[in-house]
Amino acid sequence: MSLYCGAVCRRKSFWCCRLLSTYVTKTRYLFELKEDDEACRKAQQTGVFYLFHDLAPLLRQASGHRYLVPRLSRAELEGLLGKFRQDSQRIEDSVLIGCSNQHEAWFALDLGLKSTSSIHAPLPKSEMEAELRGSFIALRQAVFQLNLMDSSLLFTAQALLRWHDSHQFCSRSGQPTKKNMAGSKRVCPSNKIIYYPQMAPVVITLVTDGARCLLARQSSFPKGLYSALAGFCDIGESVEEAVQREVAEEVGLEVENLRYSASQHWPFPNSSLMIACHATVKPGQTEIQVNRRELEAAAWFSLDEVATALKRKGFFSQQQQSDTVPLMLPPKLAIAHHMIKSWVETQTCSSLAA
Ligand SMILES: NC(=O)c1ccc[n+]([C@@H]2O[C@H](COP(=O)([O-])OP(=O)(O)OC[C@H]3O[C@@H](n4cnc5c(N)ncnc54)[C@H](O)[C@@H]3O)[C@@H](O)[C@H]2O)c1
Ligand SMILES: [Mg+2]
Repeated sequence: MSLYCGAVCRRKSFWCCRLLSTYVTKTRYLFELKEDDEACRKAQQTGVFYLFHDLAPLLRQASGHRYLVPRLSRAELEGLLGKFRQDSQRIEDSVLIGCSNQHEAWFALDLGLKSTSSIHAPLPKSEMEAELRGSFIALRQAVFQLNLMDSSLLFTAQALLRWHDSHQFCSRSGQPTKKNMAGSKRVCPSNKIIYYPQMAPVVITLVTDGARCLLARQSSFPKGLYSALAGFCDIGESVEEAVQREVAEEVGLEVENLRYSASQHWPFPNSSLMIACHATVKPGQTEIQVNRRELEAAAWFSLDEVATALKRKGFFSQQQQSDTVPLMLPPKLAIAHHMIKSWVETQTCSSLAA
């Protein structure tokens, strides 16, 4: 082992080197499971399984309105399948979603999919819930009662399960495609075309004019909720072009000084890769022209308004009780929240420094 961690870290730290090497070995292990069906089948013997029913994860109510995410061992899963007179072969329908630092592989398995192409009938939901002492709850509904790690894992699992469910056939031959053991691809046996799970790239841009930031809402948003401008990238576009087009399309402004800040996988309604950018308007060009086919409203908000909204808690309970709704911002789970928070922090620091 080298004394230094190399490009990532120049500190002489034993712990730092250990962390890097754990990450690298874990990554290589997952790569092997994706490439080698036999290795993955072996990992299923000692792995743990997250269960879904028609894309809703199995959850268990914990204290304080929180949900826990139960995992089943191979033996527990075989026991469950046996009770419903299912062959343990069905375990091979599962998809690989990660592993622990000790290389315990994590899989997700949906036993309630209703697709006509499936050779397996969905298992009865309420009987499974009784057996498992939990409930299958729509992810959108449960997401605010999960911790961040669990929600991120379930987002990945649901996205992958959904992709497999909706890509059962080859678009060239019309023949059923076959999943590899890990679920990292599907292959058409007749023409060998390989299909890989996909995400749609989406740009999300926080536009500012120096003192204010531009937020917008769609009619489908909960009352009072405003977010940054988002839009799917068109085919052939760069991220920069997509940001400029989306801002022009939605609010009629031209932006400059584009800066990438972060990204996030977003599962709703399908898998998107959210690419977060910050941009400023061209000097003196701040007049918004809302495109009503895309947005219900868009407006400039001051630092005070946004900072106050960020501090607001209990978003969902408040909005149902009140008719006049104050400005609400996206929840912590959404990348839009972090972009807005980062803008507030930068503005606050620069106004203190001035
Ligand atoms: N995580 C976050 O913080 C956050 C915040 C805002 C929006 N989002 C997500 O960003 C996504 C895009 O935002 P938007 O709705 O404003 O996009 P948008 O402005 O591009 O408008 C959506 C429309 O674009 C078209 N479209 C083009 N390509 C599409 C594709 N690949 N999939 C679906 N529709 C496509 C459709 O006509 C659709 O009605 C949404 O799915 C939303 O959930 C996430
Ligand atoms: Mg949009």
